[in-house]
Amino acid sequence: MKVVDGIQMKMLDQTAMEEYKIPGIILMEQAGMAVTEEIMKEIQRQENKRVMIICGLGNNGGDGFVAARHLFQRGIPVKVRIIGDIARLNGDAKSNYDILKKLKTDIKTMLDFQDIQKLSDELAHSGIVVDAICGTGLNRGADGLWKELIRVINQCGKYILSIDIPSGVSASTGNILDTAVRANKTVVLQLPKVGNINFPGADYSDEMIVKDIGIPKEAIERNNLNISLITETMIRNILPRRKNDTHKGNYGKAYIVAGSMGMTGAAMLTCEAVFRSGAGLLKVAIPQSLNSIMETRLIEAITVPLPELKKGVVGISDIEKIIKTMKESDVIAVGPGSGQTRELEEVLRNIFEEATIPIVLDADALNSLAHRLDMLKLLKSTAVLTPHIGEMARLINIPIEEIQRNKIQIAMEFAQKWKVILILKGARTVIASPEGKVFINTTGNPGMATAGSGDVLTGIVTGFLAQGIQPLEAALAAVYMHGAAGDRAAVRIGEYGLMAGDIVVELPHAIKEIVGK
Ligand SMILES: NC(=O)C1=CN([C@@H]2O[C@H](COP(=O)(O)OP(=O)(O)OC[C@H]3O[C@@H](n4cnc5c(N)ncnc54)[C@H](OP(=O)(O)O)[C@@H]3O)[C@@H](O)[C@H]2O)[C@H](O)CC1
Ligand SMILES: [K+]
Repeated sequence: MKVVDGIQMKMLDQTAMEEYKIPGIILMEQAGMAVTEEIMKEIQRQENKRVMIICGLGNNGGDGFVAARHLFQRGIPVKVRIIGDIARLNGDAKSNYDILKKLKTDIKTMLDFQDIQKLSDELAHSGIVVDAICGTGLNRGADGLWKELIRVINQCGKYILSIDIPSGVSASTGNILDTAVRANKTVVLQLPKVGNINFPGADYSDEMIVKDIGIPKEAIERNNLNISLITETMIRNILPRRKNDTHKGNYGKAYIVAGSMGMTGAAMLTCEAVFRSGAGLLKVAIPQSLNSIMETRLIEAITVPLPELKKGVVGISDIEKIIKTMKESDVIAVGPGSGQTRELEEVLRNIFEEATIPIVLDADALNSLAHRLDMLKLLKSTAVLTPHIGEMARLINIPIEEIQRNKIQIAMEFAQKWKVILILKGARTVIASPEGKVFINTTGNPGMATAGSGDVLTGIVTGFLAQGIQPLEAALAAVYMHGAAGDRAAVRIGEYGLMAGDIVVELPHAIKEIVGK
């Protein structure tokens, strides 16, 4: 499903109106009717059937006027309160305001704090409050009156339904501009906005329903909307059912360069996840000194102990052995628990220069690349980088807060610039491709914010790549399945005690649910 930012939505609106000659007032009518439908559903559940619609001066407010008219026609007791001077109303919103005035509905403006206080008293007698204050046109922080209005709405204790997006949430990023309405439900018009999906905005509505308002499907398809949600259907198409006449060789040979003194846990989790995501064979390059530990724990994997004894980390003289084994593999992953050393940088350089197979770079491999991003220019094959926000901040030397504020744009630009697939991990992981496509994942839960969770994801990406799944699709499927497995684990044991190992345990079950066997 496509996701849009505020600008793309406006573009779509324009296309519908200018190219397909659909008058804006028709779109607004459809929007208002879609909202009315959802209000009517809630009215069935409410004792108090009175509806209070709070409108801004833009088209979001216009949607509210249309909904008020339809409710009024159905004999529903409805009041409309407008924040701001109605002299500023124009276009379709003004037309719908004028109609409402003719219908002698209860419609008043709110211009000062007294009016807001009056609204607060009236809300005590309402059943449903409709937030039609602002939608994709939010363009600045809330001033005092807006702040007070939103506070009054949020503390009224009534059922709150927002139109398109809770007012105060930026449609393009999901950031909160000072304050925002906390809705029970949001009726999203035509396509989800980034602000409906991304945190913190996604937290400002308990549920959302996307309603068609008549923008032609072909207009949506034709527009190069580059942001999409990862859907189960997408993953079902990526992870085919297995054919019967196959053997382990068909499921690929993964190769992991990982582990250093005290970090064997990370390597273990990655290796288990490689097998649990279906890879046929796995070799693990580890410092000789860790071999005995790993061999006992990882019976299915073949360990390739590297002679280098120095400090128990992968070293330069291991390179020959690493490259040789890499050439017999279908995918190579570097990073989980490798330890951040200069040697690792040399290892990476050689891998980049020699690899013709996909490369997964995680954790310490990413840290080695920080301030040396130019090394990515040596790549001859596709690399999948899996930083969390902190690793990304180090990688591109930008503060974490700035990345959080604009992660889609930053991920997209990085992937395009360095021609890599970027998995920017976090609540709502973002995947960006060298072609400028961006995907947002909505599986997963806060219980997965635990040590080793990223190592498991690295293993899943590596496991899917080993099986010959195209790199971008392997990244999408891995992120989706990682979250789905984490969600199964959270259902079984809750979020507090969830450990990375639980994600690995649930992974095959989550895949079986999608693939069917
Ligand atoms: N295809 C569709 O999805 C359609 C959506 N529709 C609805 O239209 C809105 C977008 O309408 P727009 O007029 O662009 O803007 P909004 O109504 O969202 O809000 C803009 C008004 O809000 C004022 N504003 C913005 N930020 C603030 C603030 N912090 N404090 C006070 N006022 C603010 C802004 O004021 P200006 O001073 O900037 O003019 C505007 O008055 C979309 O979300 C849908 O709900 C169409 O109905 C149909 C097609
Ligand atoms: K709104």
